[in-house]
Amino acid sequence: MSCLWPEVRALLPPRDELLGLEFSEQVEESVVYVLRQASELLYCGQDPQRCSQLGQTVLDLSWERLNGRAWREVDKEWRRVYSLGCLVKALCLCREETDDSLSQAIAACDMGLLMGASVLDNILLRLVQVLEPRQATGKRSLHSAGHREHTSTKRLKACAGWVPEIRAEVAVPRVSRPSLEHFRTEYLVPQRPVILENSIEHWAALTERKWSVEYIRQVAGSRTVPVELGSRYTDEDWSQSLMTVDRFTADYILDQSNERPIGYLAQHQLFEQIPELKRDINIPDYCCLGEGDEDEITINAWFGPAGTVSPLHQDPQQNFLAQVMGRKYIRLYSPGQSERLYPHPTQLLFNTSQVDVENPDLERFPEFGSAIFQECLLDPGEILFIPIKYWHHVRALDTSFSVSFWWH
Ligand SMILES: O=C(O)CCC(=O)C(=O)O
Ligand SMILES: [Fe+2]
Repeated sequence: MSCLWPEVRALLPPRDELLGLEFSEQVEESVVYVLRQASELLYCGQDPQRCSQLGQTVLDLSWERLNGRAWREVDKEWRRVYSLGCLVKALCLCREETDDSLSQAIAACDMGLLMGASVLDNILLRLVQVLEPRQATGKRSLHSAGHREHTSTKRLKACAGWVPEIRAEVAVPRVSRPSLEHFRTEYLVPQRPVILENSIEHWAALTERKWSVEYIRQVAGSRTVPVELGSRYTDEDWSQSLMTVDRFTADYILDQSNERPIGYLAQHQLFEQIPELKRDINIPDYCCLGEGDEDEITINAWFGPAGTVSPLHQDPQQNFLAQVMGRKYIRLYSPGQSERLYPHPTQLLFNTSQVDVENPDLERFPEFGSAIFQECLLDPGEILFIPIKYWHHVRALDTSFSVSFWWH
């Protein structure tokens, strides 16, 4: 545990004037003043308690700004302030050097990574990389880990539920490792969905570092992530929460006692937050057929128990949905069917259908019954190509981990 501070200190600029605490007039002078005072104390190492209080004040004030309005209207400068507040808090905790303070410091960094803007060359990410290895040692005994996994597998088998039959006439076509040209002319240009078989079997996630609930816990257990609670994001009682991966897997994946709502770590850029996991996956080669650069590809993680549902919706980019763990049932409708799918009339949800695909109310939505669709079961090791604006409804049949690549 010793020697942490010098290592952490080395991540910071040599002097506090180099922290770049200048902001546009959006940010009130009083907040900047508190932040400057906190960083002075941080650099001289005096009065850590006061430093920590000042950091908390910065966090409280900026948190209000971040949450008081729609996310896209939040000024980037306030997100920088928030990240710097998280940095001060995490650094003060690092001084304490207990196991508990280390996990709190990691949580503070994650809050900045999730809600703030990147500051000081992504210092929050670099700080976690220093803290994580110190914390993990000795914490998770393999014995207890193995036991949990065992229990969970048994439970999953016991409650393995509905598996739809896919009729051949509506099945999404499948093709094994098509050439780039074949994929381009047969599927990308005509915008036809297809399942790509044997295209990701080389991923470390499917081979040497084979992903399981336990593996994800080992790599990411102490990290804070956003979790959707409630079966569908269109439901009234749906909400979002932040929790560690340990808590999420324990309460929402391994414990299936039905006392809680379904939890889904959905549409989260986990690989930006935890680069170690990124080593286990690869961007599909076919993405090079797009016009965008590789760094414009949005990679999202979708991790949850059996029974998560993403209700019928469309996205504005091409998508490769890669299945790593468990199976998913997916229903697809082409953009040409939109009129029969009754998109929500509101601006916020206009890309989402009002129809519950698995239990449609045909009195309210009569045309839905005649909408043409395709469907599939996506198995681990397979990628589904979902063309731009293609409507998709997704249900996990098992504990599932998917990785989506949005590209253009
Ligand atoms: O897997 C899911 O639950 C939804 C995936 C999805 O909507 C997407 O990748 O765009
Ligand atoms: Fe989607």
